[in-house]
Amino acid sequence: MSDAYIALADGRVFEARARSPGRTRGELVFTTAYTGYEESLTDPSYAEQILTFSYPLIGNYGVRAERFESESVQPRAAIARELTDDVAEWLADEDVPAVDHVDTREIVISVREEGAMACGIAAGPDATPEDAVEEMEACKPMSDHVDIGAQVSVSEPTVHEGDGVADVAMIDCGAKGSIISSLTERGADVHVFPYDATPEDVAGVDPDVLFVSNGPGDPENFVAAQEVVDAFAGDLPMAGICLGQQVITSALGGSTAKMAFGHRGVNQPVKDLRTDRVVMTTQNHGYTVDDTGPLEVTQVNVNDDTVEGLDSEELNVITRQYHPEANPGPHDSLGFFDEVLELADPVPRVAAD
Ligand SMILES: NC(=O)CC[C@H](N)C(=O)O
Repeated sequence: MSDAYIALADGRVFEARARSPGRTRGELVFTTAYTGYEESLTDPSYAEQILTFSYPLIGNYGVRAERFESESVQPRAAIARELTDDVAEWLADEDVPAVDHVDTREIVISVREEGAMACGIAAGPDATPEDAVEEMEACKPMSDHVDIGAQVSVSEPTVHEGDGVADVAMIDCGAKGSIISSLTERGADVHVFPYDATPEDVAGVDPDVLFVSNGPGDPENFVAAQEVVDAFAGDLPMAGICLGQQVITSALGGSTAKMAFGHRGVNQPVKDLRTDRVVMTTQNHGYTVDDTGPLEVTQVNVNDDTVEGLDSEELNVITRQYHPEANPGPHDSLGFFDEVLELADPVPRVAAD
């Protein structure tokens, strides 16, 4: 007998098995990543979403905190064909509902055909289909989560020390831990600021580069981050990943749009227009840049031609829509972080003898 129900905005209700009990709602999305469930489940960009794994077995190599990208589980719920006990127990400990024994192929096809949609889940001994529908009906569109940054950002400025190679001011819109560590490992000191930091806060650390992180929800709701970008445009080199690319572009006069179902996975092909080289990338986004403003497109998605990389030599800006830090996924694009630090210090350093 089923003890869990998944209600979709298209009117369908799926029966499933409860692995972590509870009721919740969120925007239904899917990832095609076949490894990296710990990283995905702790990626703050999944806040307010229900994450469906298209890969059928999730949890086969356990749960280890050193692979987490943040301190807590970020999606509101997880759906898989089969969850191992390790993952189910982790999600139950974190009070995040999880269900399995459902045809995830059918759920993924619904999202591909109709787009990311409202979803409700009710899981546990007393759950009913009506509970799931009630949750789904109470689900707000993503763009209505106007203060979503508050859920995922640091509340106080924090410093992650590298080797003093450069001072990076990072606006934390929900940063993955490995974006910060990719910079500190290269010697940068990373000054992490809350999502609503002011230009004065940022100026206080006299940074060499401004970095806008990834993050959940609609980039147009990150108004304070856009104001910081606007304040330093042309005066300070800038870089951004995912939501960071979107925020920087909007602030500089471009715009973003919601995609039908987005890109989430670890094998999205991206072509560099300057070298004609294609790399496999990790992605997790539902919005895209549709007007690049003053920025030049340097990289595109091979599947659908959406913007994957932007830059401006004049403004000293370089951004990526995908996740060069990987975790999960391929390491092909880690060189992005070297490029960011070159922006911070364009003069080649001469080794001291
Ligand atoms: N990973 C991200 O930074 C996601 C950016 C934004 N929330 C989107 O869905 O497009």
